Amino acid sequence: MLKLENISLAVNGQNGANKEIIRGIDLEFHPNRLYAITGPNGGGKTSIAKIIMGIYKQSSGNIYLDGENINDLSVSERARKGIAYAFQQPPRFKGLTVSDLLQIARPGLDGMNLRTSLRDVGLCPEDYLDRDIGPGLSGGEIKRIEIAQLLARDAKISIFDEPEAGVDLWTIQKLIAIIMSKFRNKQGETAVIITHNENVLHIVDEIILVEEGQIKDRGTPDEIWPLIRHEVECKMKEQCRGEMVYEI
Ligand SMILES: Nc1ncnc2c1ncn2[C@@H]1O[C@H](COP(=O)(O)OP(=O)(O)OP(=O)(O)O)[C@@H](O)[C@H]1O
Repeated sequence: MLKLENISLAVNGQNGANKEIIRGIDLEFHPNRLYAITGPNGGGKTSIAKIIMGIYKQSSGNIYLDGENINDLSVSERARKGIAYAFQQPPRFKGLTVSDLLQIARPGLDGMNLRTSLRDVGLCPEDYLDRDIGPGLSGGEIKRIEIAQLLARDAKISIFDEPEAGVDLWTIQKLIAIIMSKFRNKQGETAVIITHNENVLHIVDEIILVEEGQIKDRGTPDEIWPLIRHEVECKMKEQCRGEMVYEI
C-alpha cells in the first residue's frame, strides 16, 4: 500500500515568493484497485504523481510504501521498489531504441513479449522496435510507447499521467481497455490514472478529485461523477457570464 501523509509542496512563484501548489494531502492507494485522479487544469494532479515518483521533493509530510518511509529514496530507488510513472509528456531519448526502452522497463523481456507490448498499444512491432526514441516519433507514438513500457513492467504502483493526451480518438478507447484489463487481472498491483476522460472515470474503483492543490473529494464513480458534472456546468456558466459582461 502507498500512503501519502500530510504532503505539501511549495515552489518558487513568479515574483520569487513561495507558492504552495500541494496543500496537506492525505491519500492511500491499496493493491488490486484502480484509481482515477481528476480535476481542473493546474489543480495539482501531475505534481502529486511527481512527488510519489520522487521527481519533486515534498516540502513537508511523509510517503510510505508498504509501511516503509520512502521520503529519502531517489527516483531510481523508488522505481526499483516498484513505483512506475508514465509521463504526461514523455521525454525523448536520442540514441535509445524502442526495444532498448522496453528492455530497460522489463529486463529479460523476450522477443515475443516485446512484440506483444507494442501490439497492445496499437503499434506494429516490425515498424517500431528498432526506431530511435528521438524527434522522429510523433507525440502520439511516443505516448503509446511510454504506456507500453509501463504495461510491460510488473510495478506495484503504476501511474499513468493522462494516457489519453495526444492520442487519437480511435486509439483512446482501446488503450483504456488494455490498461483496465491488465490491472483487473494482476494480483497485488495498483493503477492510478490521471485523466480528464469521462469513460475512465466511470470504470475505476475510486475517483480522487484534486483542486487547488487539495483533495476536494474522493469516492466511487457513482458518488463523485455527479459532483464533477455539477462543477463543470457551474464553471461554464461563470465563464459565459464573464464573457457577456466583457462584451457590454
Ligand atoms: N516546477 C514547478 N514550478 C512552478 N510551478 C509549478 C511547477 N510544477 C507545477 N507548477 C504549478 O503547480 C500547479 C499544478 O500543476 P500540475 O501540473 O500539478 O497540475 P495538473 O492538475 O496536473 O494540471 P493539468 O490538468 O493541466 O495537467 C500549476 O499552477 C503549475 O503551474
